[in-house]
Amino acid sequence: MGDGIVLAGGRSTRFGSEDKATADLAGTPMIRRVGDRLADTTDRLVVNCRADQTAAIERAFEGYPNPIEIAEDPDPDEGPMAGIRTGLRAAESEYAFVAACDMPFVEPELVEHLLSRARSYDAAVPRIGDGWFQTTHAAYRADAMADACERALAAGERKVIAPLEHLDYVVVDEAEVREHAPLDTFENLNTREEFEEAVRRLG
Ligand SMILES: Nc1nc2c(ncn2[C@@H]2O[C@H](COP(=O)(O)OP(=O)(O)OP(=O)(O)O)[C@@H](O)[C@H]2O)c(=O)[nH]1
Repeated sequence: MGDGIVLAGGRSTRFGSEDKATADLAGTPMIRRVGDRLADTTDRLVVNCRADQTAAIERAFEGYPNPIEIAEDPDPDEGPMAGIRTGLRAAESEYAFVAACDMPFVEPELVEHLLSRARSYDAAVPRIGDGWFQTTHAAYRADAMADACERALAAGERKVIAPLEHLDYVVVDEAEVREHAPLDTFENLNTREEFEEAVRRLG
């Protein structure tokens, strides 16, 4: 177990004027779905967002079973790496699982696996085939990754892969992922069309 960190500080420009984090996805705010998927495999939740999102996010988490902390970005719009840094700084456990707020199919069994897989490293990061490193669906040693993000941000880096260069991380490949989760665990919803398609599957 460890803290769950949910990133929600983006502007959801592809979604439209509404904040996708708290947008209704088949009757439940999307971010609450992500939180609910993490509830049994993490013992505390940190939600990273901008100050103007806090009230709506608090409403979305009313009645959540675990302790929850909202960690606001000191400066908004610095990108997901800044959000990971802010979220991990608020973690109380040594290792934490980071998820984007737009991954409503995140698979608890894989979360648990990544948290245990990270134990002898600084991070466990999934990668499907030779695709992107799934840095917003990964487990990190909180202090090490927060420090690495800090350094990368100071160096002007924006890509979340940059801080990994300074960490001892293990790549969790597709075969290993498939032992624990279907690949929609990584699916992130960016547009209204993707939302509607997800509603059909959830319904
Ligand atoms: N703290 C913080 N988080 C961010 C920022 N930009 C994106 N994120 C988060 O990173 C994750 C992935 O971002 P995207 O899927 O691109 O989301 P987005 O930036 O809100 O969406 P678009 O504007 O449509 O690209 C989401 O959980 C976002 O909330 C940012 O500037 N600050």
